[in-house]
Amino acid sequence: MHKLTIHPSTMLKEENTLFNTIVLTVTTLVLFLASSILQQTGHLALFWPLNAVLVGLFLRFPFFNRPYNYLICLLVLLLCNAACGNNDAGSVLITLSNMLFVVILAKAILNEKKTPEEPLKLNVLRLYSYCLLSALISSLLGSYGFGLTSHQTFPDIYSVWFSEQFSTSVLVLPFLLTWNGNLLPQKFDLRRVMPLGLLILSITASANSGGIGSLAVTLPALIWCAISYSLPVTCLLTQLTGIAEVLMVDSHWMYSGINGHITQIVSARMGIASVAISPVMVAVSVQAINMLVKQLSARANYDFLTRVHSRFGLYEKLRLQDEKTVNTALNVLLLDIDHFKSINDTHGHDCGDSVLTEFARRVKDVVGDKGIVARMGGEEFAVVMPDACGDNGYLLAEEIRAEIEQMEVNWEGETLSLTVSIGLSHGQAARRQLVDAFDKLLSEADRYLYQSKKAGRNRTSAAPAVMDKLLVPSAS
Ligand SMILES: Nc1nc2c(ncn2[C@@H]2O[C@H](COP(=O)(O)OP(=O)(O)OP(=O)(O)O)[C@@H](O)[C@H]2O)c(=O)[nH]1
Repeated sequence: MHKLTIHPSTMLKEENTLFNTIVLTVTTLVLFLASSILQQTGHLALFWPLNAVLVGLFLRFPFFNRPYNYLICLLVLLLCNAACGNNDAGSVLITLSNMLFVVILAKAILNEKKTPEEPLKLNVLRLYSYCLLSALISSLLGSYGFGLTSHQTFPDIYSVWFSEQFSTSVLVLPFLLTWNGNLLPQKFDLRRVMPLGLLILSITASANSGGIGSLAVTLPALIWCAISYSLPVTCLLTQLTGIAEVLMVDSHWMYSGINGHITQIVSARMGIASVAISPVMVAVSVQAINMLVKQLSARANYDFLTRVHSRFGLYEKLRLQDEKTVNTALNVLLLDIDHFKSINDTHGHDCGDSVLTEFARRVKDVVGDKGIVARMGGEEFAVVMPDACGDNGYLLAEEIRAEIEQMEVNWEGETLSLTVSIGLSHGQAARRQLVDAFDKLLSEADRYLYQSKKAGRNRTSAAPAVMDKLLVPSAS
């Protein structure tokens, strides 16, 4: 249930090796510059997004996952550091630590892929535990490297380093892994903006009230966003909220001297990372529930065997149409395969199923976009044809009848043929009365279907008004 689906991005093509290498090099360079801006000289970084973004890149473009691509990133980072005058052993160890984080996290997540064909599905809790593990291991090396030129103790450096790596990856990765390039809603609705408004208010309140506890103030608004918006939007909002809080906390404690406040910084970062888990988990669950509801309603709306609308699906469709239509003419055709029982009795139930499927397919082909086809049960089908006069309904019924008459179904070397009897009714549906009008016309069509059966089958019967107009002899 709490699984993120990571779809490979199509923005880059695997075969453009040179171009991809340039993209990877430039991205690493830009990320290094952006992350360096957030770092004060001689201090640990407030926020170092480079590692997490690189992991995102390796996961969204799985073809990057080759040793030489990791080496390219390492080389770019070493050169960048050298260009900034950081040539000492400590800087090299720090760079190695950053790449160690990238390799451990990317490999651990990619290892979750079950089959090459299916997209990678990753449990949210596993994502967080992999972030924790990568941060715990890589921070050992980074803290040791930083300690070579720092007067701070290893445990202090380690706890700040680890908490930064963990909280940054937890905030940055969910959005990078779920972003599909589509964030804005299709239509603007004031009510949809309310969760975002509450989030902005709660961030402002959190910034003004201060104190570690204030970090959780944004949680209710983030949960509301998770229920209201798509998964990528929730991940983005969680990310932005978390980053704003990390920067607020870090800059507050940093400027008042990091040494005395390491416990507060670490606890705040871990708190922010833990708060960030909940909205993402809620959003993933909401997405899974929505998908399930969609699948279930598709199952209920369509007949499993013939893939035309089910009786329930037809009523749903009519209800939806009723909201849009004002006043409409309506033809209802009720179709019943003749002597269908004998097909079952002679050739078996499987043959009967196959005949039903082929019958429905042919009817759907003939009807096209002129109406809705539904299986009402057994070997009985309905066609609803809105916005048409009775003559058109009759012509369509005859077209269907002729198509079925010349249809052949091959079953175990035998060729079967069949016929269909049709009852047609025509009427008007007033605004918001489409379903009621359909119900009445359906029972009328049933009476005409009975007439067709009684008159010898393989024919269409309708109200005298329609038949007289077309000069067709009435069945009764
Ligand atoms: N194979 C198969 N048979 C079904 C299904 N649903 C209903 N039937 C069968 O359809 C047959 C309908 O038979 P009847 O209602 O007696 O009608 P008929 O034989 O078509 O005769 P007329 O309608 O009078 O021409 C029954 O034998 C049902 O068991 C189904 O999903 N698959």
